[in-house]
Amino acid sequence: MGNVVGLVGWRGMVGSVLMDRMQAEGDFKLIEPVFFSTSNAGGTAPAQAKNEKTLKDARDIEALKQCDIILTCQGGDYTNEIFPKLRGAGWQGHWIDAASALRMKSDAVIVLDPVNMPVIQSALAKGGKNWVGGNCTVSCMLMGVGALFKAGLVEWMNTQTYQAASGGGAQHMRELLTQFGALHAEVRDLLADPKSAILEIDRMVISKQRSLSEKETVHFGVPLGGSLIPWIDKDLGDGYSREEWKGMAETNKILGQGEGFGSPAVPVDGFCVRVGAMRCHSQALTFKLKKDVPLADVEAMIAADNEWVKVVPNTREATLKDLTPVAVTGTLQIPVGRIRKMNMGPQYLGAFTIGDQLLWGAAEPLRRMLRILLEQ
Ligand SMILES: NC(=O)C1=CN([C@@H]2O[C@H](COP(=O)(O)OP(=O)(O)OC[C@H]3O[C@@H](n4cnc5c(N)ncnc54)[C@H](OP(=O)(O)O)[C@@H]3O)[C@@H](O)[C@H]2O)C=CC1
Ligand SMILES: N[C@@H](CC(=O)OP(=O)(O)O)C(=O)O
Repeated sequence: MGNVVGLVGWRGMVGSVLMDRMQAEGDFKLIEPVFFSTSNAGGTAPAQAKNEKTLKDARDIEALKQCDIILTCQGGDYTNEIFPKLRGAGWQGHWIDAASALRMKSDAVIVLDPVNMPVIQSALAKGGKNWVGGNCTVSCMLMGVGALFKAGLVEWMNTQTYQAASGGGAQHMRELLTQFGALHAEVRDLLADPKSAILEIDRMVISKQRSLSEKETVHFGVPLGGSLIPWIDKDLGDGYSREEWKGMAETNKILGQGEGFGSPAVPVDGFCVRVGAMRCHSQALTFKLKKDVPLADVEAMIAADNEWVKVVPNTREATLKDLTPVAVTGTLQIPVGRIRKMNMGPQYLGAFTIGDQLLWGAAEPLRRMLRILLEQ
């Protein structure tokens, strides 16, 4: 396997996190990087460039064809436009992609190697060449509680998500902060006076939220600062959002079960909610297990699954310290806490987990897939 790696989308939010991780792990020492751009072909490539110091046009099929591997964080529109042309032009290289466009194609594997290395290996052995990162919420969830699925213990899982603004992209993070700023500015004087009436502050805040301009809500459509939005991604027209649909479809595909794998899918369902967190997706999980497993065994299985998962004791103190987006942002740790049996019966298990969706939810599985290919 050659080591010429075309990097597309490297300056976006996911791409920048990926570049940092590749730098930290020494990946650039192993590859001959070629940097592409959709907007600045001919410009100067970033410092990691070796022989090729200028940016190539990310729509130039002949230039892309020179790469052994292409790693893109550019987005689904780019994938839909370029990938079929490139394959149509006879390119046989490996395509690694952050976007959802190709995820459910039968010849694409959703990569999350600490969870599904056997699925990746089996596809590699069969000549697989299309590798796609999973939905951020699904990947972070499986990094946390994948052990229960791998052990065949899960009859079904319900998930209620609390997804950060960053899942929508850089502009969404900016919009959230701008909204918080506008709300604070509205009541700054009253806040500074400890004797002011809280209901007056509340009235002014809701009035401001309801009158935010179109410009201040252009990305989320409605205020998110001081509110929440129980809908993420497209409306599928059957009562589900596309983000909710991904929960069951992608979880099972990652695990190599369900449609196309000749084994039953595990039902996964729930609601996906955008909250005013900056970064990190959180989720409350309810499992029906196939049998009553002692809590200590459940915790031990989860803790032993991979080196990043961390069981947080189900106490107030530990939860406040380790189980918040603020604690997890920028780290590869996947804390799983609030683990307890539920009132519905001994087979019902509750848990709460958080992951940095730009790391395990996006960049890290792609970076690791690149290493798997290079080390073949
Ligand atoms: N955000 C997330 O949490 C997750 C995102 N993904 C997927 O990753 C893909 C990329 O997402 P994301 O990184 O959020 O997208 P961004 O919008 O941050 O970046 C995408 C591209 O926009 C172009 N761009 C235009 N203006 C700027 C600017 N000012 N700064 C940086 N880039 C700019 C760049 O292309 P160019 O250099 O060619 O101009 C860049 O590669 C999407 O398909 C998304 O679905 C997957 C999992 C999680
Ligand atoms: N949809 C996710 C982010 C994302 O990009 O997901 P996907 O890779 O499945 O399109 C969110 O908004 O939080």
